[in-house]
Amino acid sequence: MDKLTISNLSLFYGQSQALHDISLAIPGRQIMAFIGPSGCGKSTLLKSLNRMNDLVPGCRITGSICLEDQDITQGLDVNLLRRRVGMVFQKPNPFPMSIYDNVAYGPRAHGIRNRKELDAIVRDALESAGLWEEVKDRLKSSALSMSGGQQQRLCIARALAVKPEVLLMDEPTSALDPISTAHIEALCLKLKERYTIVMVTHNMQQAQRIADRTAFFWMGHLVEEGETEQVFRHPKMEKTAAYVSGQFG
Ligand SMILES: Nc1ncnc2c1ncn2[C@@H]1O[C@H](COP(=O)(O)OP(=O)(O)OP(=O)(O)O)[C@@H](O)[C@H]1O
Repeated sequence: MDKLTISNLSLFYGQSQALHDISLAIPGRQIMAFIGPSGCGKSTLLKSLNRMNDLVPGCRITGSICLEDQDITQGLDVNLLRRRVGMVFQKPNPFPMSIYDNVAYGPRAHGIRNRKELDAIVRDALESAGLWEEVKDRLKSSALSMSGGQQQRLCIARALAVKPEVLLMDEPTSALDPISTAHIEALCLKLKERYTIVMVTHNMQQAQRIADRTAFFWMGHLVEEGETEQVFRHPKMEKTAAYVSGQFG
C-alpha cells in the first residue's frame, strides 16, 4: 500500500504558484528522492507532507495529500501529523541541551515522564540512528559538543524517538563531509526497513546510491517519477534526460 498519495496538488505563496497539479504516490518502506534544479519546488513539496508550509503567511494549497487513507490537508491535528511524519533538516539543528535531553524531548512533550521508559526510548532511538556506541558514555554532554555528522544523526534519533512512520529529509548531508555523508546514507538504507523516507537531494550520485524511486521536478511541475535506475538510465522525458546528464542544473 502507498504510504502517501499526493493528488492534483497545487501550492501558492500569495500570488505566485510554486507547485502545479502534482500527483505522486510514495510507497511505504522505500526511499523516494526528489531531484531538480534550485527553485523547482522540491522543498515546498516535502514541507507540504507534514504541513510545515502552514507556518508561511499567504500559503495555500488545492488538491489532497493522503497519509494512508487520511487526507492530511483536511482537519488532521497537525501535532499528531508531525508525530507520524517527522523531519530532518539540511543543517543539523540540535537543541542546546544534553544528548539525552535532545532525544527525550519529543517523548516528554507527548507526556512520557517515567525514567525507565524514557531511557529505553532514548537508547532505542540512538541505536537506530547508529549513534549509541559513540555516545552512550556521555549522554549528559551538550549536543553542541558533537561533530556535524554526529549532530545530524542525533537529529535523526530525535525524529525517531516519537516513533514516526515517515521521515522527511531536506538535503540531510549537504552540510556534511564525505565520511559523515556515507554514514547517513548507510543509515537511511537500514531505516527504510521500518520507515518510509522522502529525501530532497542535489546530489545525483546520492539518489542513485540509495533511492528506490526518484521524482524529477522542474519549475514546480513533476516531470517524471519512476524507479531510480529507470529515471537515470532510461528517462522517458527529454527534460529529465537533459537534467540527469548535467546539461542544466
Ligand atoms: N516562504 C516562501 N515564500 C514565498 N515563496 C517561496 C517560499 N519558499 C519558497 N518559495 C518559492 O517557491 C519556489 C520553490 O522553492 P523551493 O524552496 O521549494 O525550491 P527547491 O527546489 O527546494 O529549491 P532549492 O533546491 O534551491 O532548495 C521558489 O520560486 C521559491 O522562491
